[in-house]
Amino acid sequence: MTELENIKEYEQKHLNFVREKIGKAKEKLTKTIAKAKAGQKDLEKDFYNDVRVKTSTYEGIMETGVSVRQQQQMLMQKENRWQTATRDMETLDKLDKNSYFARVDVQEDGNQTEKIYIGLASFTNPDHPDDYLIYDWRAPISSVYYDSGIGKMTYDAPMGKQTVDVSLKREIQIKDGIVENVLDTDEAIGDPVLLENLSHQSATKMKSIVATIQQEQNAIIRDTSSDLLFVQGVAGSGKTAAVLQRVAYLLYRYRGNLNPGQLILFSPNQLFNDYINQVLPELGEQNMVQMTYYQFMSCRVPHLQVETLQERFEEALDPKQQNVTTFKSSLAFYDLVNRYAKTLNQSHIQFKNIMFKGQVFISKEKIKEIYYSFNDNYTLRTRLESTKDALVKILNGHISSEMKQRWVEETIEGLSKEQLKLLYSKYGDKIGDSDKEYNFLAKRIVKQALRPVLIQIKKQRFFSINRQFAHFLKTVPQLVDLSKYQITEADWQKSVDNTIERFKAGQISMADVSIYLALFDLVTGKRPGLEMKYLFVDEVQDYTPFQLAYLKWNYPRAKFTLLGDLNQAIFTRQNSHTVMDDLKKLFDPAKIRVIKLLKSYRSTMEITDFSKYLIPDGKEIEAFARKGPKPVLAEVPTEIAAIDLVGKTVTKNNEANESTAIICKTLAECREVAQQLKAKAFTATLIQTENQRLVKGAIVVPAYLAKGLEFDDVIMWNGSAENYPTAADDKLVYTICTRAMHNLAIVSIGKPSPIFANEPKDQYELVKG
Ligand SMILES: Nc1ncnc2c1ncn2[C@@H]1O[C@H](COP(=O)(O)OP(=O)(O)OP(=O)(O)O)[C@@H](O)[C@H]1O
Repeated sequence: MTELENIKEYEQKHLNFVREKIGKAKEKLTKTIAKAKAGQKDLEKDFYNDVRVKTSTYEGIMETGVSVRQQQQMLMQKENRWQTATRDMETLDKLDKNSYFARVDVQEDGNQTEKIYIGLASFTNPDHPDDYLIYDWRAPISSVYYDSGIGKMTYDAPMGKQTVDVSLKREIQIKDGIVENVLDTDEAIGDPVLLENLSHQSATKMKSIVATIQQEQNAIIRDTSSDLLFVQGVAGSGKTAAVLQRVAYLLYRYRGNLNPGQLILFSPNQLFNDYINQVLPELGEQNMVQMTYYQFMSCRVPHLQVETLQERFEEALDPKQQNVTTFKSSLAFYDLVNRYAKTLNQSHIQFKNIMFKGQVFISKEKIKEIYYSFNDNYTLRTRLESTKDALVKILNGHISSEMKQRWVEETIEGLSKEQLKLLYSKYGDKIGDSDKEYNFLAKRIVKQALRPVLIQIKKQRFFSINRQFAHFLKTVPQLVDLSKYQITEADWQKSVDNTIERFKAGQISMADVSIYLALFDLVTGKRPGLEMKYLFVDEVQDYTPFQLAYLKWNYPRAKFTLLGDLNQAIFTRQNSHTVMDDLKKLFDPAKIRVIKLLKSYRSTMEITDFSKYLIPDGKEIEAFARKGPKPVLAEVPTEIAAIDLVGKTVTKNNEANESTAIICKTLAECREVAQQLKAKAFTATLIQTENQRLVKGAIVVPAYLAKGLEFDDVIMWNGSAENYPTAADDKLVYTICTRAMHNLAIVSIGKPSPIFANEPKDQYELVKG
């Protein structure tokens, strides 16, 4: 027997032993589940018998209530027991199939060497509960596996830093109870296993990377001390993969004190949410709150249509209006909103009349007078609250005068017998005095009729955020020196007109909606969400500083993890390093940690090396040594030839069961391509909106929706000089090309874009058709 066979045999024996114990634990658990279930059934059956129902006296009612509660609690406890046991069973099933993926041998302070097996969850020997047969990958000791080679190393344990001597690191691949492969390594995580993992075909769902987490990714996953963890990683470096592992890690580390509802992930689009939603369940955790910034905004302004991803991406602003948008998206502008809001304490609050039956009930002038009648030291919040109180008083004062109005009398006369009966039901049966009776009815009718007014007051509908927002925008030139931002007063005025125009059509731009809501929150004194403990933003390069500041304001107690790649800034087109300066203003600089990921795991070496030359800062990108064919740049004379080429590639890939994305610049282009492919009987699904599902086979998708996703094969549609004329689109081209895992082809109708001009000739295969 070779040494490898010896090792395999040893590991198989150990695995058999562990699985036998897992089997034993499963048996025990099956009994517990059956018992818990039976107990629950009995309890349900006896529920009403056991509850002592006494309702004749107050004490009796109280006693009944307490008794019901006790029974409910017992039922819940049993149910919990049953639920926990069922969940434990799911874990055991998982461990039974794939018990662990690694082993490290460690020695601590001259103690005996311990064999640590690492898997998806911890498991102790049912016969010796102190004996850990499997350690959860998130346990402190497991860090050793991800962080170091052989020799002395330290890791963070609950009681402080621990030093151990690592004498063996072994990767173990198990399939359905059989040890398929073992690999001893002195690296952090050996390349062969990673290589094997990365050469798989893509799927419509992302997978967990638990067995091959890299050292720098482990640092991201286990960071607990930073208020802001800023991960700047190149395309395909595993930012998303690492952050999902981080979520699972945090839920484990703070179990009991942290639940999935206290973590929120902002993702680039809905398609992406769909793509990643299997990872946490695969790791045995529940998903956290997941949304896009668009959803976060639009659910708060149901009466307005927020600019969509497509509109935002395809909007072609002239440079002057671009300056305005940049200014509106800056931290300086965020400060300006705050400064402006403070001035509202003295003047210029915008109110609407409170209306009743088409008439002014309380005039806006009157409301304004009340609002400014309070002390100078009132905050905007208390000012508005006190105004509301005063308005309710006015409303109540109106009831008796309103009761004498003609319409009330008419209403009463017009009431049917049933309606009268219904109204009287609250009055009791001692009716006799007709004046009293009339007054009672009149009061009820008036109160009912005035309810909408009460709601207007309670929901502060008399405050006109629309007018306030417009007023703010108009006031901006008086609050700042616009020339500092290369904006003239005329440019500014044009943008204000534009915003108001949009408003009239029920629309609002992405830049405006955050300003609008920030102002609304400041005036109404909305309280931020204090319960959120962790916030993650993927593709942070597409967020503006204003948006980040607003997120920070919304979740002041949350620790932030921001993941991004400035080279993929296709919306904000940021290329400076001002992002960091802005972040330093939002977070305590001492609590900011920056981690750079330079190695790209998604694509083959050939694709990564090709992508490096598309962007100015590409040199620092490191390719992972996985071989594949060179990217193809196909120059064809006509659109017909291009469609033909794409169609044939799609057919070939479909036959090989590979996923293909034909990525276009705009949605219009996608529609055209999909239609032409269909006309020629090639099959490809058009992805038009982020609400669609990712499907197997070929898809046609606009670049802004392909963000964060990956495919076996990518065909970039029409990378011609005509379609991508200048370097301004380099980030977009980079984003498109880096979606490919195994094959990349660029089809260009006519001369290729100058963005490919820096590409060394031996990096790709040029095909002329
Ligand atoms: N340690 C790892 N082990 C195995 N696979 C990995 C590892 N790190 C990353 N990958 C794989 O590399 C691919 C890219 O990862 P991911 O999508 O997280 O990168 P990203 O940095 O978010 O990329 P982008 O910014 O381009 O969207 C995924 O298929 C992921 O599973």
